[in-house]
Amino acid sequence: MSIRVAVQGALGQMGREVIKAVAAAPDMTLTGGCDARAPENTMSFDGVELFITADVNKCLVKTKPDVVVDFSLASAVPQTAETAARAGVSLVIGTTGLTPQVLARLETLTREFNIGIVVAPNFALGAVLMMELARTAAKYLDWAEIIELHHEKKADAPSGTAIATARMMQAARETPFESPKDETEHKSRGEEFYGVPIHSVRLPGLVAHQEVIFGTVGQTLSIRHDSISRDSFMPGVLLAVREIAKRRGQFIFGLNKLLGF
Ligand SMILES: NC(=O)C1=CN([C@@H]2O[C@H](COP(=O)(O)OP(=O)(O)OC[C@H]3O[C@@H](n4cnc5c(N)ncnc54)[C@H](OP(=O)(O)O)[C@@H]3O)[C@@H](O)[C@H]2O)C=CC1
Ligand SMILES: O=C(O)C1=N[C@H](C(=O)O)C[C@H](O)C1
Repeated sequence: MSIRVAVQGALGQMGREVIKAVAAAPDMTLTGGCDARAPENTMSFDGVELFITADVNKCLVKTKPDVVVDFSLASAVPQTAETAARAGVSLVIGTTGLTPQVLARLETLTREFNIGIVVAPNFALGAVLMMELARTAAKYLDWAEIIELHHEKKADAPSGTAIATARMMQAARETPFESPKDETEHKSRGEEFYGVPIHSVRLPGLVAHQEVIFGTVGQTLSIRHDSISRDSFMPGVLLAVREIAKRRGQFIFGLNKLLGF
């Protein structure tokens, strides 16, 4: 049976890419789109005709999806998730910048309303591998910093991927990472998350990139991933849709869990 999918953030950079990917997936039916400033209308997305509205509830009632894919803004996620949950609709959430409180509420919603939710800070396979490799290296190398580089329109800093990477790296260790002892006057050393300094670069020309640099005596190890276009995220998004459609009651954080890492 075809999985019915609606897209929240449909007019955004990721939303438009998801619309193309879902429309081309043989086992999915694209039902509708929502976006903050959408005119209530049928719109054409690269030849795909789609009902779109600013009202999430209207989108769900009118188009009856099984799954909502959300790439919008962190502040919009709670309302979308509550509305979807009450309608019994599962969610795939790629939006970053979610607080621990919002994540905890999302987990509760899965049990309260028997829906499935996947939240993944990065849907690109290479990025998931970069994070896993950084997790492994973190067990052996005591110094590390992260540089994440994104397009200039990105709303949040640091990226969700960088924060999740730092958390995975620290969780793999028994001791905190080392850091310089004599830095009494620094003004530009990034911001520490889980003991790992993160440096955020924002420039036109970039899409989504991250380098994790480890250091120890006489050597460094750099693990780098580059998304050079947004179609890099689509196989992961489609995998998440397929999986969550059959996993009611489950909350899954990270694409790594669906890839069996
Ligand atoms: N997990 C992953 O693999 C990836 C995650 N992301 C994340 O996805 C999110 C979106 O990224 P991107 O597409 O580049 O951003 P865009 O700004 O291009 O798109 C976001 C869209 O959501 C809309 N929006 C804003 N507020 C609301 C609201 N309250 N209700 C409904 N829609 C709203 C925006 O409208 P308007 O422009 O009018 O504000 C815009 O059309 C970000 O959090 C980003 O970090 C991005 C890439 C990959
Ligand atoms: O905003 C983006 O573009 C991206 N956001 C995600 C993040 O914050 O990690 C994933 C990817 O880096 C692209």
